[in-house]
Amino acid sequence: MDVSAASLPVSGPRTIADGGPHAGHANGLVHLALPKGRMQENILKLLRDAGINLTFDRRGYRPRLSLEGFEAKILKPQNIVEMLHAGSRDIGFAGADWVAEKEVELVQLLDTGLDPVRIVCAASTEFLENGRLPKRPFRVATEYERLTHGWIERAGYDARVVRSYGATEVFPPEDADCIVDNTATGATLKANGLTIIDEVMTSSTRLYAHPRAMEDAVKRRTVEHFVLLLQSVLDARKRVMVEFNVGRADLESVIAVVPCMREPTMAPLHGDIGFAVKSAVPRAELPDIIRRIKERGGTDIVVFEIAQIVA
Ligand SMILES: Nc1ncnc2c1ncn2[C@@H]1O[C@H](COP(=O)(O)OP(=O)(O)OP(=O)(O)O)[C@@H](O)[C@H]1O
Ligand SMILES: O=P(O)(O)OC[C@H]1O[C@H](OP(=O)(O)OP(=O)(O)O)[C@H](O)[C@@H]1O
Repeated sequence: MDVSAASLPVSGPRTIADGGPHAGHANGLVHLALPKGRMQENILKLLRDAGINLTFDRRGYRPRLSLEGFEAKILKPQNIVEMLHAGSRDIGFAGADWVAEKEVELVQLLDTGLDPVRIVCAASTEFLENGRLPKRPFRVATEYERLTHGWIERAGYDARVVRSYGATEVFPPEDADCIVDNTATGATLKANGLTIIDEVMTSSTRLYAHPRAMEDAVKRRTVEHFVLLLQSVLDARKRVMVEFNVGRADLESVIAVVPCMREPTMAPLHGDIGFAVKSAVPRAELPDIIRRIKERGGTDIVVFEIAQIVA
């Protein structure tokens, strides 16, 4: 995988001093930042599913990876973004929302798609005029100051930003008129009587690198292998392995309706009575695929989970 191709150029002012890569490190290890907080569980599971085990020290902040070539720390995602930008960490997991909010130039290595959220503007319907935000001045509470300023400017609102430090949904009506915040299930917005008016961006947990972290050939190979392992798990989660038997006469008709990654694998059954066919099919299409296999004469259908897929 060519990780340099997946760059995430971001223009505009930077808020954080740009240090050199690998500042304070000269041991050839890849300095990895793992997220603390709500992204942690899914990322640690992703690593485990990729066969990468973590051993925690007593404080739990400097786990050792079973995969060679890494030194790891657990940090809050917002700090990870800053450290990747400064170059004191080589690669790390963070939300795309905070990379955009901090307006830093990082290389996106992988979008895990995990913990997806939407950054939205929400208000109570009483505040709206004909279902829209008013033309007159109003206040927006948010943790995402820069994203919100950009959204206000693009939409041409006359709005002032009120910086929140969490619990943003409770600001209206007294302390703000609307909010810009992240939402996953929508439960917190609903509980606070807020309706989504606009979407500022979507976000998920992604793996980023300092722009120059890949210049060292050894580190680059280590990182590319790491990305390949994680990607193989993410790809495997989207598919299941379907195996079934089919008689010689029905073989071509069944194979025509079974999607596969390249060609399905076939093995002759004992006694020349037909074939066992195996194919990694998209998980979302499974119910339909089972129906089609049965309709066309397939029998003895077995479905397996797949741990990893490496092309
Ligand atoms: N359900 C969710 N709610 C909030 N943030 C989420 C959710 N799912 C993913 N995220 C992402 O998690 C990141 C913030 O992680 P963090 O652990 O700091 O969350 P937090 O709840 O704001 O933490 P804290 O309350 O300790 O400040 C952001 O990139 C955000 O988009
Ligand atoms: O759409 P939902 O599933 O309800 O999740 C989104 C909410 O969860 C987070 O809050 P958190 O609990 O982290 O508290 P915070 O506001 O202090 O960050 C986030 O800031 C939203 O408020």
